[in-house]
Amino acid sequence: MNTSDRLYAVRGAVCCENTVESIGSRVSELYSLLLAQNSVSECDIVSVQFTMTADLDALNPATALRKAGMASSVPLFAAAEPFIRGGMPRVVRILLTYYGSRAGSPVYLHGAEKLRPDLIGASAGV
Ligand SMILES: C=C(O[C@@H]1C=C(C(=O)O)C=C[C@H]1O)C(=O)O
Repeated sequence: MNTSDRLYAVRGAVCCENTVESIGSRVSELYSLLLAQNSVSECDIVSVQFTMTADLDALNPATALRKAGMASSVPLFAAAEPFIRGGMPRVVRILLTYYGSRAGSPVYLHGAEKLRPDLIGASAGV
């Protein structure tokens, strides 16, 4: 971390099947890409918050990361996404808060891109 760094937050989301394998691999993929794409190191992360839709109950996303050997000293927090009629099913969402030198680029994967069509082509700040 440099002295000029400031606090940023960046979003991500991924669609999963309701299995241990699917949630495990998709959450790991999303977290890894968010870090890689935004040049964020785990030591610069303040916290990672997840929500899950109620139709995903096979694996906690925080557990998924730890099982994959990631985020071992990052504070993680998981909560239920509010149920909204007509909302996209089987989505894990991430809010990553970190210190860095620039606003992050959001990552939406495996169908979750449809949640934010306005972000296609956008590079930073959400
Ligand atoms: C559209 C999304 O789903 C919902 C809407 C959000 C928004 O409008 O910013 C953020 C989180 C979700 O509760 C998303 O995850 O991006």
